[in-house]
Amino acid sequence: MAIDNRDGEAFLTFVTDKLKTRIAHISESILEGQKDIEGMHEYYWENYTEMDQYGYENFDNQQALLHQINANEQQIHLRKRFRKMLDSPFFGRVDFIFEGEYEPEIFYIGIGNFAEETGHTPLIYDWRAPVSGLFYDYDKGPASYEAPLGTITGEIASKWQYKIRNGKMVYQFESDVKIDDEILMAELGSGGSVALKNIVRTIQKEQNAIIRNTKDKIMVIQGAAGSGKTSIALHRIAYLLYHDRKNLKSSNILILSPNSIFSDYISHILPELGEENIREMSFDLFAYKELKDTVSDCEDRYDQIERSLTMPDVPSLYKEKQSREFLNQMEGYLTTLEDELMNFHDVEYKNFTRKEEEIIELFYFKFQDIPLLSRMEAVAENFIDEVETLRDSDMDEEERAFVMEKFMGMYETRDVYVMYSRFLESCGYPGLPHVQLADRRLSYEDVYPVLYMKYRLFGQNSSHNGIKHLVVDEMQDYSRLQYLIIKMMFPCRMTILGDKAQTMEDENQDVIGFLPKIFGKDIRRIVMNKSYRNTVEIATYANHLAGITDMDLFERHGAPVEEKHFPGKESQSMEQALDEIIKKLELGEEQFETAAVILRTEGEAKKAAGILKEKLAAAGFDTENRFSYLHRDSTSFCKGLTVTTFYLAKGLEFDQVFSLFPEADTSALAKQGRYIAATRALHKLHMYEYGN
Ligand SMILES: Nc1ncnc2c1ncn2[C@@H]1O[C@H](COP(=O)(O)OP(=O)(O)OP(=O)(O)O)[C@@H](O)[C@H]1O
Repeated sequence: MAIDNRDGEAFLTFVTDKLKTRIAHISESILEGQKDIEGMHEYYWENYTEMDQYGYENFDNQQALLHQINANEQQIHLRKRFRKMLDSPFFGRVDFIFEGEYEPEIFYIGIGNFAEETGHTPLIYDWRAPVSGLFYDYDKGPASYEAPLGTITGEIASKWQYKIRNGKMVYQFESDVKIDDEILMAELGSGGSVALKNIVRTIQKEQNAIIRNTKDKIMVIQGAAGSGKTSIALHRIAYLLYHDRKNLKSSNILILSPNSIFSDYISHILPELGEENIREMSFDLFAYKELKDTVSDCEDRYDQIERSLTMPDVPSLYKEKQSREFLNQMEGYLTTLEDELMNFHDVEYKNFTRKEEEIIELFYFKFQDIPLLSRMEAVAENFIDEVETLRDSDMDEEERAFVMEKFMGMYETRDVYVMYSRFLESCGYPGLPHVQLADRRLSYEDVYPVLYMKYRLFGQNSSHNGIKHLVVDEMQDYSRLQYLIIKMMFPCRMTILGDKAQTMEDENQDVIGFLPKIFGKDIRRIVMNKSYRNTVEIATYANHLAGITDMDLFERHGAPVEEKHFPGKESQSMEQALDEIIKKLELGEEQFETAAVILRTEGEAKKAAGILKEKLAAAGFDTENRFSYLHRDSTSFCKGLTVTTFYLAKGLEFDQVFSLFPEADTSALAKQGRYIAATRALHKLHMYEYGN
């Protein structure tokens, strides 16, 4: 049947039909595959006693089985994508006249490629396909895109946008400007969900340039609050996975994210785009895992923040211990260890001897590039090799361990905890408690210096070699020291993003300024000043709080920000504020999907959550399913009302936000907290203060 693919509605019917047919074929083939797999299993169990003694037949059988299982899994994956596409097969279209031609060729764009059969010309193109770049980057008129064979030029005759839901056309229109602002307005104006949304329909040109950048090894993006950094990072991962399928698998990517709630918040996007989810971890958790053989517990960032907020007068060594000077002192100390740590002596094993002078020669010259605490292993290996050659037989495990131990005994200690403690004392700081591994707990200020010392002494842990792309979100929350560690551990491509205005320190940290000094010329810096999340009223208010003047706002208007002060004793005034919040909460039907009460500290958030839960339950609110108190160990949250601290709300967004801070706290950190809270609001913001 010929199809007029200029008519979006007719094309939808046509392509839906084709999708259904293809899904039916795939289902048949999956069933057949399953039967084959069962057959192979049965054959094996019936015949395995008679299989040839060398196991060849068994091996062939296993290989065939694995092959069939893989093939089936791929088919299941494909079917899942096509089923998803049935709901909304495409969202855009470009009519492109190739240079030298007269008639336009029509390209429909969706979340994945779709053809009637594998290998046929696609009916729908994946948003990441080269030709789809036209849709995001150009208006009507001359345009070009990069294809594997080079640059393709021509002219865009027209561009269309579609909204299809449940397989039905909701609207379609021709747009001659880039991604039409009206659609973007509709997307941004809609109620928030508990998860970050995919933005494939409305990626903006400057965002597209970041998503499709494959040239730069390290991209650093300074983006204003709500400019789409996190969204872009995830779409970029999807793009890279699509374009480098052979070399890059989802298991090769790691996201360093602020916490596990954030991981949950963004976990829907990649599967929605037909990709597998990827590993995410907070840097604190990563450090804790890396230091497991050195200490039994580490404080995390939140302990540090809580301390700064609740005990502002207690002096902290955090900054000092992350400073360049401290690190230089440590480097100096590491140099002295080269001598001080070593007690060289002859090593004898059976009739073989390695003289002290030879060991010294190997240690300081031949193997000098190996980190100090791994170096003696190389010296020992060198000896073991020689012994094995001379006696013409390999050592067994026990012998090797015995010899190795003799060499390792030349270190006075290999315990990084002990060395770090001595280093602290050598600089005039109090040392760490002399306790067994099970009782060792590091303060936050010491966690990264110890980790740094460990890497400098032992070298990089090879288990991270599989990571080919690292994403660092909320880059402003990492210190220079943490970046030095990241550089040592991950010599791979990176996407680093954040916002200096959302620093969780008492002063803004300009990461984008110092990163080039760490990573060198491989870095490309991009600044995004356009914000999409908040209404103009909210963004203007928040910018005023933080003294930001250079932000470009997407013109979407809403209610003015409500400011209110509840004076009085702390507990009483907080309760009054909470009563007001319950009154103003717009979480009924036809109202908002999500709201948040954002507080300053863990203690305040917990207290407010307790009161709110009780009062809301008494008022008949479904607190079982529509209320969450987010704390540092939470891993997910639900639609409805969320109560949490500003530092856990980072990166998230809610339709309606109530910021509730004690008026008395005018510290720089609390100011940052209010700014972070304010920028979480999509549609309505209430800035409440309580106490005197
Ligand atoms: N091109 C776009 N189309 C539709 N929505 C967009 C677009 N860009 C950003 N948004 C929306 O703007 C909001 C903010 O995006 P995102 O959370 O990625 O920003 P961010 O820069 O990481 O924010 P923050 O640093 O404040 O946490 C999200 O709701 C996102 O869906």
